[in-house]
Amino acid sequence: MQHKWYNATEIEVGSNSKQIFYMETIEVSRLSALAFFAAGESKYKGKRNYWQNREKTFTLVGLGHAYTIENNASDARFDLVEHEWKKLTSQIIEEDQHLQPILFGGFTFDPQNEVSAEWTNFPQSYFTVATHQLVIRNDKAYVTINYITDEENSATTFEALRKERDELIHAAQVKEVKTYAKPTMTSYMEPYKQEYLNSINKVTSLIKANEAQKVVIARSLALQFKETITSPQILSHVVHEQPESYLFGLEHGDLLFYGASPERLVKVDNGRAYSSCVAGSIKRGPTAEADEELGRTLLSDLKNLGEHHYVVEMITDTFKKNCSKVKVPHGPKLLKIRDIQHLYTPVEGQLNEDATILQLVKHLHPTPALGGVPREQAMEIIRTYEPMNRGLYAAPIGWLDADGNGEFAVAIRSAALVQDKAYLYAGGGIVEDSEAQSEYEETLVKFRPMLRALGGQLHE
Ligand SMILES: C=C(O[C@H]1C=CC=C(C(=O)O)[C@@H]1O)C(=O)O
Ligand SMILES: [Mg+2]
Repeated sequence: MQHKWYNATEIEVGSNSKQIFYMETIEVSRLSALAFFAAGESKYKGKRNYWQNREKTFTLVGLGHAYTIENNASDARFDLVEHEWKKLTSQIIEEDQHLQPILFGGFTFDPQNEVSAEWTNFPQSYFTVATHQLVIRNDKAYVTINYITDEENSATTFEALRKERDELIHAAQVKEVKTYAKPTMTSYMEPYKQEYLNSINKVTSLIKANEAQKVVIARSLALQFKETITSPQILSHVVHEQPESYLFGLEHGDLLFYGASPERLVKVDNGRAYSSCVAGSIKRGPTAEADEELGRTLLSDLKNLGEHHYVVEMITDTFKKNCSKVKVPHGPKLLKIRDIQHLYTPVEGQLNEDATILQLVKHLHPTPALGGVPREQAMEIIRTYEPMNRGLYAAPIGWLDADGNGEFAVAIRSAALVQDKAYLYAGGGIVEDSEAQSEYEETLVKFRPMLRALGGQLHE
């Protein structure tokens, strides 16, 4: 017998409008999350999302938008999202933990950046509850319909959504399980390459003059393809090629933002909070021995230890303000992923009564692994010397539920896909003794995962 949970609650949305929040969850036999995402291609393209944690113990796919929380506020955006989410979820009578709407989305890197380009029209906070929500947790798969309406004939519409759900599951189990070809690239551009190299020299001199201690400077690649690339096509390659990272995809109209990040911003699980300091990098070696040697070099390299130290200091401070019993190991370990090794220090603590995951996101973002030290000076330097808009690159992306649990990654090793064009982003932490050429080479290594997924040449 198929397990099924159902709930309908009258709620108030916005000011005074009475609506009904219908929810139904069924347990399904385990299916490919990617195939479920692909099954939404004709009906829900532009309104889908994909998420997997690093351990692959939690997968979330959303098709369609049952509820959207977005705003263009600057500093207030975190509080606004939190307030609206709390208002919505506090009204739902939770009959069972299987009836849990999940909010998925992200906050842009810097609401004060005014360069538009590929990020035109993208809200500074963009979160949605999916109409069809797939959750795979502890080897069990659940599909939830979320439907909020004030329609008279809502029962008929809900019945139609049930049919649609069954078709989506069927398609995911049977039709959409396929392999995708790599796209054909027709041009590879490094916009503002010289400006980027100059900016590293400029920023190191600003640091020497004590204007800041550390600033993360990024750049982009602009790629053109022969044909339009679909979201399932690119995600399938990323998912298969970068299994050791957070995997994410978020559609907004014509744009798909996707990536494979090694870096957790924050996770909250039952009142316990976790973050990770990931900063300081070196390439992988061609042999196990060479790789180990590079790892040892990284662990004792003063420039990289410097980059790392600022991050540990800031995340630890933020945790001490929001948590008790904060635990931080003494020195960094190595975090090895396919193309690169990083210095890595995990931080954890017991969340204070009044602290929440979104409050932690607000205080942590941007950590010095993405912004710099001091934060405001670094942000001003980034606005002045980076001729692009990061959009969601290096920004918090993730999910939360009504109980306060959730997880956000830092959206690095990422790209924006707009039909037949892709924009890849990568940066690095600039400190006093950074050198332009080696920072440039570090970004080439960091571009690799997204470039490989797109079938690109690894220009080196
Ligand atoms: C900003 C990026 O990486 C950050 C995370 C890990 C290591 C970093 C570094 O060594 O510079 C960066 O701080 C990026 O990948 O675009
Ligand atoms: Mg670096």
